[in-house]
Amino acid sequence: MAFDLATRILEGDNTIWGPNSVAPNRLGWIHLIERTQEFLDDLRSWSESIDQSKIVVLGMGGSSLGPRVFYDFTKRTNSAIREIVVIDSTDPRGFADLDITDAAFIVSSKSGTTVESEALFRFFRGRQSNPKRFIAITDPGSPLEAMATELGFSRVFSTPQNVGGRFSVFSEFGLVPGILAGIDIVELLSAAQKTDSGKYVELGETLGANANSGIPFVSIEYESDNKRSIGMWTEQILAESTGKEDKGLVPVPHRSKEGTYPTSNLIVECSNVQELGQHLYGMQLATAAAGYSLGIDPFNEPDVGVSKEITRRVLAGEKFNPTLEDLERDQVESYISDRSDEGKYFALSAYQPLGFEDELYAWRDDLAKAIATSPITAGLAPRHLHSTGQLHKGGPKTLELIQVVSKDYGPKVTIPDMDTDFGTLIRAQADGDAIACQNRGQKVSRLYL
Ligand SMILES: O=P(O)(O)OC[C@H]1O[C@H](O)[C@H](O)[C@@H](O)[C@@H]1O
Repeated sequence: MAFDLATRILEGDNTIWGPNSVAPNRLGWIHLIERTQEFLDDLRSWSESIDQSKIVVLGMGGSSLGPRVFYDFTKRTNSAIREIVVIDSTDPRGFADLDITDAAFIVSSKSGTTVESEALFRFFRGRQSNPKRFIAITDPGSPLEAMATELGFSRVFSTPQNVGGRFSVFSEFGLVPGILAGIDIVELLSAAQKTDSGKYVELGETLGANANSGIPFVSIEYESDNKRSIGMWTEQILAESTGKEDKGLVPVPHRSKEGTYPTSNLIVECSNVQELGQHLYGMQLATAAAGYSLGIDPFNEPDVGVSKEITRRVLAGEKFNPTLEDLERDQVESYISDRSDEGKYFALSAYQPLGFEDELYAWRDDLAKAIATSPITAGLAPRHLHSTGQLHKGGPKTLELIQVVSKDYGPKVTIPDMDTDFGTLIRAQADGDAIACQNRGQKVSRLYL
């Protein structure tokens, strides 16, 4: 290497990713740890003033996966001090009956315009009229900030504008739910500060180089179900950052070693807060370095909006008729096995309630056991539209997307002031993503559960 990439990244050299990169306004993550030290005391005393035992986080993508990682960590280390319920779904069957008697809500959205977060806020605001039970985390000047101020939320956290969603775990987006869950923020951040940056930058360069030479798959081994959220967080930062311009890393999170296809390998430990802090910071560095090796801009997400736009048009009444191959559940294994040519990967995209997650990943594991020759990934939708959605539309044209949709999303749950209901919204999201993926040359099939 003619120059030291780690040093250049850490010094915030925004020319690394080319002249058109959005990096000049996206490198705030590099110094979030130092910034956070400044408001730690305030954050700690504020968190102690929260009386509720349940915190409901309404957010998508970067605003949901960081909180999931922190809460799962506190659960598996028996250090959780509150229950954190992250709702990053529009399937009403997963949250319509949630007990919110003793709950405070965090509406978390950098842009303050994400449809899922807004719909969820409107729904829960309809069930909890006290604005003091609501907290907002958002960029200054966002529509969410204006609304939260007007309605009198108990607190509005202002987030740094130069940090993108998937790089925001050490900003208020991760740390506010994290401290409420019981994470030792001081330990987490001081460990992150000691990350061996050279090691992770080298990892990123290797992942990029492997993809350049025809091995885009990255096996992410996370060893037990209670670490799944770390697998998902890692999947998001790699997929959404690198999956563009027909290139990219294709992360394949799973519990234990599998498959005979060629991959890069990543083992996620995160058994203690030190390893967790270093993994979270290190993977941001690795992602920035992988972007450099791949010759793409790791800080933009040019194709995420494509599905959102088609969804918006479907909801507005425009007729789209995606022609999708229909599958039955018991045909999926042979469907994949018949098509598992070298180089392809398969994604189960489940428009199912939050409670379906264990079943979905167990299903994926069974398929992966039966078919070793192709990577198989899974994600709950619409959550994954904000993590692997960019890769599915902008990355290599080797995806076979299998949508798992429901014909009936249960009793109608209307969204106040949005002129639609959750069942209609989630169906429109499935159609929007199917059409967007097809338009980008990916194969899409669908089954109904
Ligand atoms: O935080 P928000 O503005 O609501 O955005 C939520 C998510 O939206 C999009 O999908 C972006 O690609 C993600 O990076 C982001 O985390």
